[in-house]
This record gives sequence, structure tokens and C-alpha cells, in this order.
Amino acid sequence: MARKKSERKPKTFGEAVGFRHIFESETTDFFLGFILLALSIYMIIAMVSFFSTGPADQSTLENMRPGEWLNNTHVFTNTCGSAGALLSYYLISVNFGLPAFLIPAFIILVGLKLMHVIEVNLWKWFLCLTIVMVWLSVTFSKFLTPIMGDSIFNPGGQHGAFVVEHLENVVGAPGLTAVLLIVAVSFLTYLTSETITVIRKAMNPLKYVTKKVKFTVTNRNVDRNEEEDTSNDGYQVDDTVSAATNKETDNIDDVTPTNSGNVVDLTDMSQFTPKPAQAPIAVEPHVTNAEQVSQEKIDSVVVKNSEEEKASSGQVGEHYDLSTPINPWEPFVHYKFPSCDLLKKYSSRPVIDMEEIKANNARIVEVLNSFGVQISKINATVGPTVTLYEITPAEGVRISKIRGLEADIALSLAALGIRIIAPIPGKGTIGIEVPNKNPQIVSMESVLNTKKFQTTKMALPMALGKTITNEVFMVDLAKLPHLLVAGATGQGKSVGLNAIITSLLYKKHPNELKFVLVDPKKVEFSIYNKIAPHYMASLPENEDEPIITDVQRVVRTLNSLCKLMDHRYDLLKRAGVKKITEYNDKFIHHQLSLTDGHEYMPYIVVIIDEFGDLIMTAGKEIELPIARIAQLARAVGIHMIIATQRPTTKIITGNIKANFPGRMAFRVASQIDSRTILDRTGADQLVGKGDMLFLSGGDPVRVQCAFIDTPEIEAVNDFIADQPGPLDPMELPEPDDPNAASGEPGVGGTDVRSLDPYFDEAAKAIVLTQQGSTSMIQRRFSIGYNRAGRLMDQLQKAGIVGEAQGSKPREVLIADENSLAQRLQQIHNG
Ligand SMILES: Nc1ncnc2c1ncn2[C@@H]1O[C@H](COP(=O)(O)OP(=O)(O)OP(=O)(O)O)[C@@H](O)[C@H]1O
Repeated sequence: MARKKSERKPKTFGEAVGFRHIFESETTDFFLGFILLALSIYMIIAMVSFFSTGPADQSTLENMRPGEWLNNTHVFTNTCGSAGALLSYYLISVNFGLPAFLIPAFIILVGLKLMHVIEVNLWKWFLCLTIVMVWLSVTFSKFLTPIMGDSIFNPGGQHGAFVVEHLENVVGAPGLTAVLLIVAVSFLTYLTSETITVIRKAMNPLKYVTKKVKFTVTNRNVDRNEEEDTSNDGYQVDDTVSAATNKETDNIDDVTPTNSGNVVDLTDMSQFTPKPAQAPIAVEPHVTNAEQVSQEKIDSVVVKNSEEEKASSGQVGEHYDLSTPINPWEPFVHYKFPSCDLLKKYSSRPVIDMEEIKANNARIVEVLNSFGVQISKINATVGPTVTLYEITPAEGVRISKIRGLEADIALSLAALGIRIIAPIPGKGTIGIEVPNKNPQIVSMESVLNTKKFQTTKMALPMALGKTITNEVFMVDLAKLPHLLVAGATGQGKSVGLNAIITSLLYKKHPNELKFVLVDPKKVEFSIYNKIAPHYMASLPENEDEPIITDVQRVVRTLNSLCKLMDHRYDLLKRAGVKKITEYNDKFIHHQLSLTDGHEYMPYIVVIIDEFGDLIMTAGKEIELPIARIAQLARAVGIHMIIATQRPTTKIITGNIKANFPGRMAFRVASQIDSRTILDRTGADQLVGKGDMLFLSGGDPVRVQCAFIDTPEIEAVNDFIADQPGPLDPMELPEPDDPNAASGEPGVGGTDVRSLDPYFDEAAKAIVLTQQGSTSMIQRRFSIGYNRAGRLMDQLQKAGIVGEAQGSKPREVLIADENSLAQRLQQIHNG
């Protein structure tokens, strides 16, 4: 039988008899360690005993011949016998003096390591203790020996005395002192960079006069009801938080704001209702340097702002004022807005992990101190994903210095997602945003079910999430007026777009808002198909699939939007107003007549997901209409949101960038990408999962995007789809065909298959009345403006009417019914 591979002959004698095995055994290690521990304790007892018994034992030893000390005549007085006397004599007197105690100290370390009690790097300890022992031996010899006078031993041992004597002969006493100082400083600097700060302080103590660092924690997101219900457990605290921390968080719970605003100094106990657990939170920074610990005690102050007020009901939709002559919601005046009950509720209780905050706080103090930056106050504001540590530098510290240290500080704090804002705009403070270990989900419900959203007067309110201070962050798309969304894949763009759509659906009636959704990925927006008749606008040819997924249809739709924009401008001009709100206001107050072609204008929000794909395939064909709409469409209520996961300059061209002032940046891969979106870095330092920077002029705001899941969107869509509403999506006008203009009017310019069913009748009506008016067609056939406009275009192509002449009726090119009959026959025969 073949021998197993692992079976091999022992190579050495030790292996053969099993020594190798013995020395690898954990039991042996433990046993050896224990012996070393006992030995070191024996040594320490002997060395301590040497202080009292040394003189007698020393003279006995010096008078003995070699080997004599082993005899058993009890001539030694050391507690540890002749061996103890000999050992301590050699270690203390002959060698290193008092620092020789470091030898048994090291043996203790070795013993404990062998016993697996502690894990230390023995080589490092050996080197450090040796250096310390040698240095102390020389220093004691130099400075203590003269003070101790006629002692029985030299405190630095004979080694110290020898080195002092020889070095002093060469460099003199000042030289020796300098050598000792240089060695000490080099060694301490090697151990910790704090040394530099301490030395600086020692050299210029006035600059570093003890300053108390005030430490404040802020959290707005406190649910008072829950607080009352669960007064025993207080805040939801991290599992790892100790009992002491629980006490602290309980204290936070019990804080009652004083008259002097919401800032409560926990050191002033008189403010609180007396409770045994109420002790001030004295947060000690974990600073390694003893001097700093004593100097920089951090007083904790808890700031508790008022919570975001909830909506009075789950219903947040608008309520229309029915006093105007025309109700824009007609004929769907009983339309009900979705309620917040359709959305999922996540725990809204704040998570304040005091342990984490304290640790970060200590780290920040330590890191800044190590760079020579002194702090007078820290205010920690706990947000859903990140905590903002707002640092007030001590007097005389220049912010530019801190700005210069940005990269070093971020590196020292070594956490993903750290962003340094130096200074915080409008304040003389520095902000350091540090991600929370346990980020909170900001639910769509917690954002929409608020008084702020319910009572907003924004025309197109987008509730995007919560800021670092737990305030609902809302932006009016109508004011933006266009938004660029970017972020690497999987960082929360789609969720962000869904949050935007949902907040608009919760606030706008189907008559007031229409979406044009472009989705090259084909899966992101398909969920909204159900609400297409209520809320979508599309070209008639796309009525069955109003969510656009292919490039050619996107181009036609964008051109159609350009045409709609021109038409709306025309209407605005005729109404004598400058913008959509004034126009609609005039319309609902009966100041504009339907017969003149006026109609209520819904806002149109165009959302293009994966805009990069479109630009790469269609280039200028896409870019030009987008830029045109972006430049002009604001006044006529057409707003665009474009999203891309490839924020490169090829995709976000200068033209696009200039026309999209609103920017929503999720996490991106590089600083370059961040610059492309925001014109600054920062988006590369976000933590993902909906963590974003929002910019619309000024400085970016860090926001945790609201989270909405597919089942929630489905529930909202089902609710809308089940209600009476328009039968079809709003029709967009047929875009101008660039090739059609050159053709001879009426000859071969009309595709019979795409003619409107009312084509013949409309032609007759126009020829009989000799009036080429769109509004007349609208009235006669009870059709919308867009369809009437399209009919007119077809009649023009067929050579029946002339070109549009602004607000005037078109010229009728056919004089009588007979000629018309011939013309129609020609058209129908192809
Ligand atoms: N606001 C948020 N809160 C919590 N988690 C989020 C949030 N936004 C996104 N996420 C998490 O990140 C995942 C990816 O998000 P999303 O699908 O929106 O990414 P994306 O940027 O659209 O990616 P892609 O570009 O590949 O489509 C989500 O499934 C969710 O788990």
C-alpha cells in the first residue's frame, strides 16, 4: 500500500524523541511563562530587600571567594537568601542602579505573553525598555548621585557612573546634558507625535493657556410622544453603549429647555427636575498625553431643537380654493390625493450613540492638537447619516491653517465619508462631518407627513430628504428651474428620482402636472405606467407606451416639447403675461377666452434617466433641444431633471451645465467627477445609500435622501390609477418635420394613414367658412388645442390652409367645395 504523503521520517534527534512537539505545545508555553513570572517576582522582592540589607550583604559578598556564596551558613540577610543578595547586588550596584527594576518588568511581560494573558510585541518592548534603562541609568548617575551623597549604591549603577565619567571627559557636563535631552526627545517623538505639541506648549505656555473645550450635542429628530411612552429606555442607543452611556442618554431625554433658548448646559443641575441618574456628562477626551488630559476637560452641552412638526393628518395634498370662476381641477374636482398611510413607516427615534460621539470627539481633539490646532468648543450635531462636529478654534488659530491641513486631518481620522468644511459658510467655525456607525433610513413618510410639506406654497415642491440637522429639505423645482442628478451606480439616484416624483404626486392634481419620463434602461420608470393617463404627456404615437425608452422617440418628444414651448410663449404673449402662474391665474379668473385658443397650462416635468446613454447615441440631436428647453422653458412651466451615472465632461457638456443650475450629487468615484457636477470636490467623500450633496448656487448642502421602496410606489400609483381621471395621457404637439418644409405644399406631403379622423370634416368646415382658425376647429369638434393644432398642420401640408400667422387665422387656399372634393380625392388616392 502507498505510504501517506504526510508520513515522513523525523529529521533530528529532537524531533525523534518529541522535543519539537514539547516546545510547540501551549501547555509548555504556559508553564514556562509561569516560571518566568515567579522568577521576576522573586527578583523584585530581592531587589526591594536590597535597599535595607544591601550594605551588610555587599561587604559579605566582596569578602567572599568565588563559589563561596553557595554554602549554607546564613551569612546573607536579604529576604531572598544568598541568590537574591547576589542578583540584586549585580543588577543594582554593579550594573544599572534603580532602572534595573525594568529587567524583571520585562521578564513579567515575557511570562504573561507565554501564558497568553497579553499580546505584546516583545521586540519593541525589549528595545524601548533597554533604551529607557540605559538612559535612566546615565541620567540618575549624573543628577541623582550628587543629591544622594554617601548612599550604599549609585542610583545609576556602575554602568551609569562609568558612562557619565567618560562622556564628561569628552564633552563636559553641558554636552552630556544635551546628549541626554536629544536622546529623550527623539525617543518620545518616535513613540508619539504629541511630544511636539507638548514641547511647543512648554516653550510658549502663554499661547496655550488652559482653555476649556465646550462640547455640545444636537439632535432635532426627537419624537416627543415616543419619548413619553418610553421614558425608561430613553433614546435608542447602540448595543455597545455601556450602562454609563445609557445614563447619559437618559439625561439627554430629561433635558427641559431653559428660557435662554434651547441650549442646556448639563453642568448646571438646577435646571432639571431632580432625578438620581442626572449627572452632568463630563466627556473626557481620550488624549494620550497626560498633560493634555488635565488641561482639556470637555464640558458637554446638549442642544435639543424642536422636532419637525407632523402634518395634522396623513393627507398632505393641496386643497383648491373653489372661489375662482373656473376650477382648474374640473372635471376631476373630487380627485383625492394619496395619503401618507400608503407609505412605510420606519422608526423615527433618533440614535445618539454617545460612546461613538465621545470617541470621535476625542479623536478630533487629538488629531487637531497634534497639528498644533487648539480648540475652544465643539458642537456635535447628529444627523441621520453623518454627525457634524462644529469646531470653534481657539483665538489666534487661522482657518487657512486648518484648510491647509484638510487632507492630513481626514487621513488621521481615517474614516470613509469624512468631509471637512473650513470654514462653515457664514460662521467662523470648522465643520467635520463624520459618518455614523448606524445610519438611519429617512423614510418618504417622515418627510411628506410633515407640516412643512403640507403647508408649503412651492409650485413644484420636491421633498428630497433630511439635512444634517434633521430638517426636511425641500426645493421648488419651478424656481430651480432644471436639475442635474449624478452619482456612481448604486448610490441612490433612482431612489432619489422616485422621491422627487412621489413628492410631486402628493402635491399636484393631475390637471396641474404632467410628466414626460425617459427611461433608456426600460425598467426604472415602467412602474409609473399605471398613472400614465392621469399624469403623463406624450406624443399621440406613443400613447400606448408613454414612458419613452428608445432614442428616436426621445428626439421627437424633445422637439415636440420645443414646439409646445413656442406655442405656450405665444399664448403668454397673447394673454399679456410673463409667466405660467400669471397666465393660469388669468385663466381661472375668466380673463382669457377658450375661443381664442387659451387653456389651463399644466406644469410639465421632463425626467430623463441615464442621460449619458442618450448623449452617447444621439449626441447633438438630443443636446440641442435639451439646451433650448433648459434656456427658455422656465417661464412656460416646463422643467427638466436629467440623471447620469457617468458625470464626465463628454456627457455633462458646458452647454448642459450652464443651463442646469440645480445639482444633486450622490457618491461618485473620483474628485474629477465631483468637480464635473459640483465644480468642487466633496461628492467623492459621501458614504452612498442616498447620502448626497445638493447645490443650487451658494454652497452645497449635505442631505440624506428620502427612501422609497417599489411596493410603496406601487401602492401610491394604484391609489391614483383607481380614481376617475383623464382617459389618455396629455397629447404633445406633433414636432415639425425638418424635411417637410422643402416639399411642394399639398403634393405628396401628407401620409393618409396618419390623418386625423376629423380631417375631411375639418377641411370642409374651413373651406365653407373660409376661416382657418384652430380655435374654430377646437370648438366645432370639441377637441383639445393640441389635436386641433395637429389637424391644422395636416391641412397645411395638404395645401388647404396656409402657414400660421401668429394669432391671426390662417389663409384658406381652397376657394370652394368642389375644389376641396377634388383635393381630398387626390389625397386619399395617394
Ligand atoms: N435614500 C436611501 N436610503 C437608504 N438606502 C438607499 C437610499 N438610496 C439608495 N439606497 C440603497 O442603495 C441601493 C441602490 O440605489 P439606487 O437603485 O437608487 O441606485 P442607482 O444610483 O440608481 O444605481 P444605478 O445607477 O445602477 O441604477 C438601493 O437598493 C438601496 O438599498
